Amino acid sequence: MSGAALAARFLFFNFQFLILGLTMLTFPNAKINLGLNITEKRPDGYHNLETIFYPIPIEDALEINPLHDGDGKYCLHQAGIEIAGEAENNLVVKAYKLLDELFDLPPVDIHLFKRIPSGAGLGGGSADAAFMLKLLNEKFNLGLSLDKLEEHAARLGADCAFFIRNAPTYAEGIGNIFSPVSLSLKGYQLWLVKPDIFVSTRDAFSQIKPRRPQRSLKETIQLPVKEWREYMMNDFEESVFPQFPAIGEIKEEMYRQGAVYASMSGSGSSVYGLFAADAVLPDIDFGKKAFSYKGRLNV
Ligand SMILES: C[C@@](CO)(OP(=O)(O)O)[C@H](O)COP(=O)(O)OP(=O)(O)OC[C@H]1O[C@@H](n2ccc(N)nc2=O)[C@H](O)[C@@H]1O
Ligand SMILES: Nc1ncnc2c1ncn2[C@@H]1O[C@H](COP(=O)(O)OP(=O)(O)O)[C@@H](O)[C@H]1O
Repeated sequence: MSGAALAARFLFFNFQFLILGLTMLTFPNAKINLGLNITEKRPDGYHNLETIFYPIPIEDALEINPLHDGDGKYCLHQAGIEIAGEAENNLVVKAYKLLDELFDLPPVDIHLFKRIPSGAGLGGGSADAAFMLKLLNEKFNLGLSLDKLEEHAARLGADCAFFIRNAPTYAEGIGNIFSPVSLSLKGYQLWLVKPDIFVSTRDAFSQIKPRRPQRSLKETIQLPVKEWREYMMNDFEESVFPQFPAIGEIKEEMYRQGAVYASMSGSGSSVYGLFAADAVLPDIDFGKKAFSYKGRLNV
């Protein structure tokens, strides 16, 4: 069965339950990084950085239902893109366990349909975890504020807390200290390609020579989008592109096709281009196993 057919079946299944009011369904979305400056290495081995997280409409589907069978506290069913590893290592389960320790939650049946590619710099796992916290908070009336949800999310991953408010955000520290940014790319077309290449975030960091940019990203982002190409960098590109030339070639292709701005997201391997609202995007084959998305930004 194709991915689209599987998704349709999955959603129809949920729709039936939604009508009956028995289930709770949510759609965790991905993010891209607009600029990424790695500014210094810290004594604990991590790196301080600055970046802007921006929500994009590539989504997973996540639902929870009451669990009646068996004596466990959760059961995880997965469909769509496969995620390696045991259920207990899945970030949605980690999110459930975190709140279960505090609130002794009822048992839940979890369905996760993955569309966001992993190891892509799109934060898909973190999005699932943050949306799970929000879903549990709502379903079981836990009364957690957004600040409190962010605090819990931060324990599950550096960028996880971003997905609680899920609005354009300037991040610094190790990527966990947030402030809002006034920025809207609504109407721009987004073309995102993730080639079949895995980039290890740890290795990517180990090859970076940290440096402070001449101008903070907070200022650069206020320039017109057409000027970003000259002033806004993702520092990982310098080490990742020579190692995986195919990733750099996707970025070049985006510019050849008329992108106003193009960049790798996070530590890769996905690359996105922002295109004018009326641009015509061609069909280009980036390899049989490449993931490709074309759509419009809605925030
Ligand atoms: C760099 C970003 C920017 O968005 O990359 P993407 O994950 O989006 O690609 C993220 O902050 C990544 O955060 P995350 O993916 O949670 O990284 P982690 O799993 O916590 O860290 C993986 C490894 O990267 C290194 N690491 C991570 C974050 C950081 N600020 N400094 C580091 O040096 C550490 O060696 C760590 O062991
Ligand atoms: N629900 C999940 N979705 C995706 N990845 C998950 C999930 N739970 C755990 N992981 C693990 O988290 C790692 C990072 O995935 P992800 O956040 O999607 O990528 P990235 O860090 O490139 O944005 C993966 O290697 C995967 O094994």
